[in-house]
Amino acid sequence: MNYQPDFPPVPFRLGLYPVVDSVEWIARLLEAGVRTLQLRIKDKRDDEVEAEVAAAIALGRQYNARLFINDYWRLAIKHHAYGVHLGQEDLETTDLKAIQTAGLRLGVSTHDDMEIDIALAARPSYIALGHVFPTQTKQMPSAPQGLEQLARHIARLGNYPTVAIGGISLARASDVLATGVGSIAVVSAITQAADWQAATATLLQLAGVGDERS
Ligand SMILES: Cc1ncc(COP(=O)(O)OP(=O)(O)O)c(N)n1
Ligand SMILES: Cc1nc(C(=O)O)sc1CCOP(=O)(O)O
Ligand SMILES: [Mg+2]
Repeated sequence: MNYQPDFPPVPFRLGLYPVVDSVEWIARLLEAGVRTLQLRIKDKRDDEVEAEVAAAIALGRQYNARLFINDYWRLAIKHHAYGVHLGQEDLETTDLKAIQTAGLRLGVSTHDDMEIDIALAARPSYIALGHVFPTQTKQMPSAPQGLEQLARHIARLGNYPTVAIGGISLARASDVLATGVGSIAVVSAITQAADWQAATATLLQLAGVGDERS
């Protein structure tokens, strides 16, 4: 697969990619050395989240980090985020051209071959592959892909930047990275850890902070 996105490129290795629901978590993780991360706040109106989104984007910029905004693409454009992450359903209702024109990166969720076809048609900056293992964080209509399926998708996608997500714990991170995926996205492995700083440090050692250049 030749990587020629219609959106600004990202490095193949985005490294450790925590997905969190508050600006407090964004601040903590940036201070801990994380350089790829996502603000994922669910089911609120734009006006309810705008201040938090804007603050997270400003922090991301201050640390020269790659901060993706989940769902709130209009706010991401308005406040000049590094990127936006969208699900398959979002693709139908989002003005992708507006994201592209504003120069924001785009990440798209996928869960099987058909969704990868749909995502590739949008030529995003990266493709997320989920959910690898069972997850308690989000109700999933599909079954976990497992490592074998994940490795098959990675092989298919060649040099396209990829992110694995779903049930990735400290114990499983090495096996996931061994598939050749460029990044591991985690929620509970950090936010539910007894010691989130130790968990983040271990995951950073395993996955890295991501490459500087695409
Ligand atoms: C890195 C990454 N991968 C997948 C998702 C899931 O996004 P989406 O399908 O839009 O679902 P919600 O997160 O909005 O519930 C993600 N957020 N990040
Ligand atoms: C937000 C999200 N999206 C997924 C997908 O497969 O698209 S899995 C997921 C939750 C990931 O949380 P945890 O690391 O705690 O399992
Ligand atoms: Mg979403």
